[in-house]
Amino acid sequence: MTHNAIQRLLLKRFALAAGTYALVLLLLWLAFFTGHYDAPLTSVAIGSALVVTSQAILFAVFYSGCNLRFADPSLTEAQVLLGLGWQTWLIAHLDEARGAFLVFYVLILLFGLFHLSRRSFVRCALLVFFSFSTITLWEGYHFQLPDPAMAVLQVCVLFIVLVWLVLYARYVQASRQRMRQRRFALQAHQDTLRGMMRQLEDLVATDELTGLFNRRHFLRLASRELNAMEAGVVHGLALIDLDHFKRINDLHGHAAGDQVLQAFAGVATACLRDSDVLARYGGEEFVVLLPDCDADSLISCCERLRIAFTDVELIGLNVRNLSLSAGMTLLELGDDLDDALQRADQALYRAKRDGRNRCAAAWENVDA
Ligand SMILES: Nc1nc2c(ncn2[C@@H]2O[C@H](COP(=O)(O)OP(=O)(O)OP(=O)(O)O)[C@@H](O)[C@H]2O)c(=O)[nH]1
Repeated sequence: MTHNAIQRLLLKRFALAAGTYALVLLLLWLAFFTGHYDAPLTSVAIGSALVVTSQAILFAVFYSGCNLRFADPSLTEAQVLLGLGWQTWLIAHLDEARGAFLVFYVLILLFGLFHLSRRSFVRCALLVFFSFSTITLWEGYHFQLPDPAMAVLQVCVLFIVLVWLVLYARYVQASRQRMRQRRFALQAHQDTLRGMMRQLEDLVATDELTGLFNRRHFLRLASRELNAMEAGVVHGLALIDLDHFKRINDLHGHAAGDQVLQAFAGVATACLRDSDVLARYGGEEFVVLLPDCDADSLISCCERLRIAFTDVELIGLNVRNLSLSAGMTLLELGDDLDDALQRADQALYRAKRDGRNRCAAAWENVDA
């Protein structure tokens, strides 16, 4: 969840608490006008004003984002303690109507059921019990209790309700903990799966021997490049075939042939830009797509590659006269990839036919 979403949620939660305060204040005034609240009008008015002020301060804290500076940005414990304080003040001034208002202690504790730690919850429950018991004892000591037996009953009921709430809170928090652990485990599984998917995608797209893209992945990438092509932009495409590769295999063995293929991959990768797409097209044939490239750049790139390959020295192998032939073509907006590959293939055929170790361009229509 984002910061803003959490903050919105906290503000909604605060609004719920503030609404409850408004209703309790209404009940307070009702108790006052029906003669159940034992305090002068000014005291009730000042008390109500203080409650409203405390809520206004809390609203300012949430609205300004100051709450985010605290370890618990929901400020649950502070809000619960404040609520318990006001509730005790209210209870202390009520006569036999006190019993009906006891329910608000439960309401305040329920507010902290999900967010308070086990310890804080027990602390708050103890505070409720001792606050109410102290008021009852104090009034009993000063013979101010209208019905002492009822007061004892209220203390007992409150005790039982509080014990139940503490046990229930433990149960709820243990369940939440379990759920949180499950969520973490699920997230870890998802990360592993995502990693495996990436590995699989790499495997599917890569040629095992050379580490280059394979033909299928090249065709996908090239089609994407072609579709995203803008007017006026030209891409270069070249099919590259290693010369007399069969002879290398025959004279030096298949492993040596593999080493030559890997050497070509290394040399070609070093000669190309990061944005160029090089792939093994099949056997000893490779393909390269040079985005945003004119005829001159394509020729000089293929020539650079050809010369670099002739200079390759293979460790532990005495393979001489390495060379390659390339067929080049240019891709323009609206061009078809298969057609372009065919043009490059025809140019490659010409390069082979004309003696190999050379680059031929499809646009040089010498056969025409
Ligand atoms: N070592 C090795 N050889 C391969 C691999 N893939 C294909 N080849 C061999 O590459 C050779 C290609 O031979 P040809 O198609 O006759 O081509 P070439 O000998 O290079 O002749 P030109 O292309 O005309 O210059 C075949 O002998 C294949 O067996 C590979 O992965 N490793």
